[in-house]
Order: sequence, then C-alpha cells, then structure tokens
Amino acid sequence: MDRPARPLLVSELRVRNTAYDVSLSRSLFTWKRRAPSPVYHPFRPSVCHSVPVSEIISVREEEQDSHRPNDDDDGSWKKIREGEGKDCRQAFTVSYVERCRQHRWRCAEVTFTCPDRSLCQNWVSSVREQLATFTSRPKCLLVYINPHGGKRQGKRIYQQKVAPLFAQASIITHVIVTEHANHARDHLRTCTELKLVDGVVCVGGDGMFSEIVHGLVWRTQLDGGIDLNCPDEELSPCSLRIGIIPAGSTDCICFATVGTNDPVTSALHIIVGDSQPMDVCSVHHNNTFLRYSISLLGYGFYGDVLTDSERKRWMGPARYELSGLKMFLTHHYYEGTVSYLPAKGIVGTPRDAARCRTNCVVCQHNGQKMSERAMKYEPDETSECEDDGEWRTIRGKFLAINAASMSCACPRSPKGLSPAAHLADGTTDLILVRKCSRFSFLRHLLRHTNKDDQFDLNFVEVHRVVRFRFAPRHCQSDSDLELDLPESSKRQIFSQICRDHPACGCAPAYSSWNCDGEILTHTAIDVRVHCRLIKLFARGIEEAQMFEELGNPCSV
Ligand SMILES: Nc1ncnc2c1ncn2[C@@H]1O[C@H](COP(=O)(O)OP(=O)(O)OP(=O)(O)O)[C@@H](O)[C@H]1O
Ligand SMILES: CCCCCCCCCCCCC/C=C/[C@@H](O)[C@H](CO)NC(=O)CCCCC
Ligand SMILES: [Ca+2]
Repeated sequence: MDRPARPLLVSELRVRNTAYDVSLSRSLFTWKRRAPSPVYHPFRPSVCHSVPVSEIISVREEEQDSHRPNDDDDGSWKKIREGEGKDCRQAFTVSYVERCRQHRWRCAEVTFTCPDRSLCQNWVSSVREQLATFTSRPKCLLVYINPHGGKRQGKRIYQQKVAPLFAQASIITHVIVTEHANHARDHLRTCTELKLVDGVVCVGGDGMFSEIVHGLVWRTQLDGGIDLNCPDEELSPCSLRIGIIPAGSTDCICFATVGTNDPVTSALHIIVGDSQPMDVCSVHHNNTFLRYSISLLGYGFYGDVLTDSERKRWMGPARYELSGLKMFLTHHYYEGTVSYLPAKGIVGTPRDAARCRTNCVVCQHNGQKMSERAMKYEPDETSECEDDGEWRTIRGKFLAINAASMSCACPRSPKGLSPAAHLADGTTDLILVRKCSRFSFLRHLLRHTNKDDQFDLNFVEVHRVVRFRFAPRHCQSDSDLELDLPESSKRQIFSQICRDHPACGCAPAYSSWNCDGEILTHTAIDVRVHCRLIKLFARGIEEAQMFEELGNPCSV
C-alpha cells in the first residue's frame, strides 16, 4: 500500500469562521475541518478537502486592510492584526481544478486566513515552490485564433474565458488572430521564435487544428531532413504540444480527447500541463503528399456532406445537418477497391466494449509495439504485392468508406464513428458501409446516436489497420485518366458525361475524401498511420469515477 506523502507544511488556518487543519505535501494539498467539541456538536461530521498539487492553478496573497473587518473573521486574531501595518497581508487564496458534470473542469478558489503574515508568506512560497517542480506546465504559449470558425465566437471566447485563466497561471502568451485560411499553418512554418514557446494553442475547430498540425509536422520533418512525399518515411514526432480551445462547428478532436467542448476545461488542461499523444495519418497520391488526418477520412457519405456543406458555410454549424439530410436522401454509392494492412500483434478490436480513456493500457501496449516495429524495419508492411498474405483487398459498391483514427466522438454523436478507436495506438479503424437500402443506411446512421452497435449490420464491416489504399473504379478501368489527369478534371469529365446523357440515370462515379473537414483533391489515396506523431495538452477522457471521487469533498 502507498504510504501517505510526508507533509511539508501543516498549520491551523481559517476558512471563513471555521478552523481547518491545512497540510501540504509534494502530492496533496488538504484542508480538514477541525473536529468540533463533541459536547456542542456531537453529530457534525468533519469535512476534508483534498486537491492534488498538480491540479492547483495558482496561489496568491490577498490584499487586506487591517482596519476593515474581515467578513469571514470572528475577531479572534484581531489583536495580532492590529499590531501590523495598514496593508498587512495575512490571507492567501488557492485556485484549483474542480470537476463538474460531463467531464467539465472549473477553477475553484479557497481563501485561508493566517494568524500572522510570515506564516501566510510561508504558505504562499511553499505552494509556489511545489508548483515550480511541475516542469511540464507551459510558461509561454503561441495562440492562434480563427475569428471565423463555428459561430464566429473565437475571439470573444479567448478574451473572456481563457486569457484571464492564463494570466492567473502566469503564462505569457503571444496571440495571433488569423487573417486568412492557412495563416496559422504558414506562420508556424517560418516562425523563428518557435524554440521560445512551450506549446501552441488553437482557438477554433477541427479545420483550424488541422492547420496547426500541418504547420508543426511540416516544420519538424523539414528540420529532420525527411522527404514528405515518400509514404514509407518514418516521421519525426513533434515536440511542441497543441492545446485546443473549442470554437468550431464539430470540435471532435477536443471532444474526443477531453470529453467535452468547453473552453474553460481545455484552458485548465493546458495550464496543468497535460500531455496526450495522438496518431496522425499521412495521405499520399502517387508518391505525392496530400494531407495529414487526425480524426476522420471519409469517402462517399461524409465526403459528399462536406462538399455540399462548404457552399453553406454562412449557416454556421447547422450546415452539416442540412447537408447530412440532403446526402442521406441522395443516397449515392461509389465503386472502388479498398486494400488494407491489418494491424498485427496488437490488443483490442474495433468491436470492444472498452473505451480509450486516460492512461489507456491498449494505447500503451500497442504504441510500444508500433515503435519497436518501426525500429526494425519490416519489409512486408510496405510491400506492393497484393497476394503476399498481408494486404487484403475488397472490391465493391460503397455508400461510405471511413477511416477513424480516434473515436470521432462529438456532440452530434457522443460515442463517435468508431467508439472503441484509440487515440494513440498506431492504428485507424477502417469502416466500410456497402450499398444498401435507404432504410438500412438510416439504421446505421441512427446507431451513431444511441447505444446500439453501428457495426452490427450485415452491410457494415470494420477493420483495425495500419495502412490502406483506395482506388475508385474508373481509375482502374481507365489508366489514361489515372495517369494524366487530376481528380478534379476526371470528376468534371464524368459529370459532363452524365449531363450529356441524362437518360442513363447513373450516379456520379466519384465522391471526395473528407479529411478532417477539408476536401481532398484526389480520390485514389494511400494512407499510413504514424503512431503518436503529435501531442495535445489533454489527458484523454477521464473515467466517470474521477468526477465522483475528486469532484466532491470527502467526508471522513
Ligand atoms: N481568418 C480566417 N479567415 C477565413 N478562414 C480561416 C481563417 N482562419 C482560419 N481559417 C480557416 O477556416 C476553416 C474552418 O475553421 P474551423 O475549423 O476553426 O471552424 P469550423 O469549420 O466551423 O469547425 P469544424 O472544423 O470543427 O467543423 C479552417 O479550415 C481554417 O483554415
Ligand atoms: C439522419 C440522422 C443522421 C445522424 C447521423 C449522426 C452521425 C454523426 C457522426 C459525426 C461524425 C463526425 C466526424 C468528424 C468529422 C470532422 O473531422 C469534420 C471536421 O470537423 N466534421 C465533419 O466532417 C462534419 C460531419 C457532419 C456529419 C453529419
Ligand atoms: Ca488510433
């Protein structure tokens, strides 16, 4: 059994009118109501509050005027105070993380009155000394705000809810409000002060986060001399952590790594210096780098929803509902070939009941396996040969082809596209939804929003993979088109054929890939998972029991 840590400081202090035994150890800050006399209060329980020191936000001395009576004071220390100067300070306030419902964190405060000033100063400096031992806490952050994401509230959210908390935690910030798309990405590519900051904060949605990832990953590979166009290159992990202040339309990366889309909760995870590694997929076409994906790569339904919704950006987040309904009714299917490399030697499957949570053992085990494998290069993982027993190939007609590198949980679908996917296990869940009736597809979609298993349907299959490729049917049958023309031209040609022959009644041959909310320009792609390429200021979703145990004071 763990022995309780030895206290560094113990005192009797007051909170309002009540005496508390207050103690500070390296790991815990505790204040426990002094047991009242059994004669007067025989049934009154004593109450003990405990906060991990790692979750203290700040400590400050309170300004107190000795001539103004303290509301909380019963006057018992009046004499001591009268003997001191007018601006004497003998109270201090500790701000700390308090857990609320639905994975939300709040900044709570408690003020302690001390019998004398030197004791007060001793407490303040002791708590500060302990906070200084947490070297993972950021001291300086580069903040990018997208003023146009989601409901266009990014600037207000940052100024009103986040900046005051960063100031309270003495974090220095350099804030850039973006002026155009890719402003943050390009700034990160060239910024000379990157070595001076401890992390990057993104105020916006998944698209804005994707910009930041592209800037940081690009920068890291350039510094490491890595060729981005080669899909077989081992990428270097980024050292700077990224914090997400949710201010977008879906915010699924924030939701799936924190458990809620709440700016204050995210700011507190940044302040306490959390760290959550995450997988990133690289997407190539014919040995040319296209993009990175962290959440969803979706062809068919989600590609079409995105393409349609981009024309309705003015509607804000509601654009996805309208386009979703429209594309559901349109009911297009697409033909093509999916080849994939199943993840080998890992624990866990996409059908597990267990979920990726803080300190996930599946991520730890599989992440370790992936990095060992990367060290001793395995030739079969990059083989082109279809019948080498590793790659598997499926040809068919699909309503949707989705790769979820994480659950993709978001307020629209609190369990996500692949509820058992892991944030940092080096795999992505490849979900194939074959052509079926509208009614069947609706059943599948609705199961994203309730307890039923969206994979338990005979037209849906799911595979946990480390790499996959997709080629649309016309790419295979018409090699000229595949070799010479960009996908956008091919799409134009085919839609022209359909316009010229309306009687043929055929659906478009191509959809687009939705890559974390951005449309990809190519349909034939080669995707590879890079285990733990980036890190977030997050800790994964905490088990609900954390909120029951730590959120409330313990009764002893
Ligand atoms: N100043 C700007 N003006 C216009 N577009 C911008 C600006 N800054 C960033 N962008 C772009 O806006 C796009 C959308 O932003 P963001 O992801 O923040 O919101 P969203 O699309 O509403 O939310 P989500 O991605 O969560 O669905 C991003 O692709 C980003 O590149
Ligand atoms: C008829 C009932 C239908 C109910 C269906 C609910 C299914 C919801 C699943 C939501 C999955 C979100 C996956 C996340 C994708 C993000 O990378 C991306 C960028 O933010 N968002 C979208 O593409 C936005 C995608 C929005 C899809 C609607
Ligand atoms: Ca993963």
